[in-house]
Amino acid sequence: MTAADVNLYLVGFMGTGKTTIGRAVAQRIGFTLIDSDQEIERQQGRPITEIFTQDGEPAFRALERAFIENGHPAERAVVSCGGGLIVPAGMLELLQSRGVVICLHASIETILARTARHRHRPLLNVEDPDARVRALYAQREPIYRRAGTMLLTDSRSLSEITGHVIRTWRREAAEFVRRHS
Ligand SMILES: Nc1ncnc2c1ncn2[C@@H]1O[C@H](COP(=O)(O)OP(=O)(O)O)[C@@H](O)[C@H]1O
Ligand SMILES: O=C(O)C1=C[C@@H](OP(=O)(O)O)[C@@H](O)[C@H](O)C1
Ligand SMILES: [Mg+2]
Repeated sequence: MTAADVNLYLVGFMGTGKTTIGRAVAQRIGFTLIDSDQEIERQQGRPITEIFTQDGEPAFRALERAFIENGHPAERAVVSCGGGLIVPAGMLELLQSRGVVICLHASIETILARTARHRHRPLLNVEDPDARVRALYAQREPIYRRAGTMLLTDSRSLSEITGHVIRTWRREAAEFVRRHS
């Protein structure tokens, strides 16, 4: 594999911009964009909210694991991961064995603002979504902190973040190929 073909995995908390930035990055570098949530919804023929209510969160995590293990291309793909995808043990290591992992970051205030109007995230469809975001953020922070290069997205434009992600991917893809050759 050459560095120009190495997959990019975007991870991070809900609302950090993985879906939005992934689309822009894929377009700029000519890769296929795959959003894990959209792919799981397509396979299942039902929205994430329904998967959570009908089958529960553990069933959704199993679908995410199957998607990463054998449900996406091994090369030339930008994969925008759902925010909780790297939380179960072993998932981060799996991503790191398949390509470059970049973690998008944002402050709690930014996340609250970016997720407030949406209803497609089942974990936030609760009476007090702010408290839920704060609790999940605290719980998951150590996991995101060790999930590869972290890029701050607060008050940065989409094009600035996209450029930064692409530069980081180029550098780390070259290292990835060296390590795996
Ligand atoms: N850098 C940014 N500046 C302003 N708005 C952003 C930025 N990144 C994402 N958004 C907005 O925040 C919301 C959540 O973004 P999304 O890409 O769905 O995040 P994620 O996939 O990480 O949950 C969307 O409405 C998106 O347009
Ligand atoms: O953090 C999470 O556990 C989740 C994040 C969501 O994706 P985004 O991070 O793209 O919103 C989606 O996978 C699901 O609602 C669960
Ligand atoms: Mg998303």
